[in-house]
Amino acid sequence: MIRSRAQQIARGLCQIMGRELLKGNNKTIIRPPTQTRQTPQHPWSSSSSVRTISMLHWPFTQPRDFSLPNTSWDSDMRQLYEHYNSMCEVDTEDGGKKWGPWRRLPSYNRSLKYATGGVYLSKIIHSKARLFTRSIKEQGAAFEYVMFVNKEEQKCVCVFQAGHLLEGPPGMVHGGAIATMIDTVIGTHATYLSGPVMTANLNINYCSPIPLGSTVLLTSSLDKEEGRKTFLSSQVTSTDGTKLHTEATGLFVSVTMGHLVGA
Ligand SMILES: CCCCCCCCCCCCCC(=O)SCCNC(=O)CCNC(=O)[C@H](O)C(C)(C)COP(=O)(O)OP(=O)(O)OC[C@H]1O[C@@H](n2cnc3c(N)ncnc32)[C@H](O)[C@@H]1OP(=O)(O)O
Repeated sequence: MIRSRAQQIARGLCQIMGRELLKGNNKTIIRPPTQTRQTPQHPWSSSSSVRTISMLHWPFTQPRDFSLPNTSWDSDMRQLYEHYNSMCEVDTEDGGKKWGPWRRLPSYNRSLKYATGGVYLSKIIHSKARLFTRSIKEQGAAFEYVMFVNKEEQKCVCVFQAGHLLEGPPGMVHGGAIATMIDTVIGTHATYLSGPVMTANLNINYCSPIPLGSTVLLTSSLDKEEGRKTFLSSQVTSTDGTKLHTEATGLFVSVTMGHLVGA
């Protein structure tokens, strides 16, 4: 394949900067890293601030986005990732690309660090703290997951592969690990909808065990909003949706940033 000099330079730059090259019919579009581009707009972490921070520090601190595919993902996980990811960006009639109904949510091991002013805050508030679900280094060993949100439908889905370190009953996933994932998914969804929140109440019914190592689908839907309170419900099912593993409801209360960081 023969490429023009400009295309070669653009591709080289993209490789160096970790950017992606998107080809339209007649044009080449260089876009920022997926993880920064798809960060949702909410009061304490705008996509531009994440981008500014990462670019300011580039190439020394490129945040690792844990929700991108890795070699530990099984075929179910990859297929569902591709399914939702393909709806994040859709083709236009003139051969270009535009946003689709879904957004992939990036996932860092310390979100605080990548929020506005977060680099400083993350140094003074428990600098060694890491997001529980993203603190195990071995890929595939514990929580492998990726979340997508649909603003229009007020829905969130999470594709979750439960690694061997999450065992509860022999060969099954620990109920606390399932609760952790439900809290993470509906908590992130509530944050996306309402800004900073804390879990006030979580009710869970465990209907059928989840085999260790399997991939499941978590969904979160907004039930209602009442002042500072956001009510959501969640289901954990097999990837084809035929088997219900878990169902839950949660109440999230909006808090100030001060409340969150203990100020
Ligand atoms: C895109 C997003 C990226 C995000 C990255 C993040 C990823 C991580 C995601 C991980 C996510 C993990 C997330 C986590 O794990 S959060 C960690 C676990 N949660 C906590 O530790 C919360 C502890 N509790 C508190 O801090 C306070 O109690 C809160 C803040 C919740 C409320 O105290 P506050 O003093 O502020 O408010 P209030 O008491 O006036 O109550 C206000 C209203 O709420 C009603 N109420 C309160 N409690 C309950 C209850 N139990 N059942 C029913 N109703 C309840 C109450 O009646 C009142 O209603 P109304 O009278 O107004 O009608």
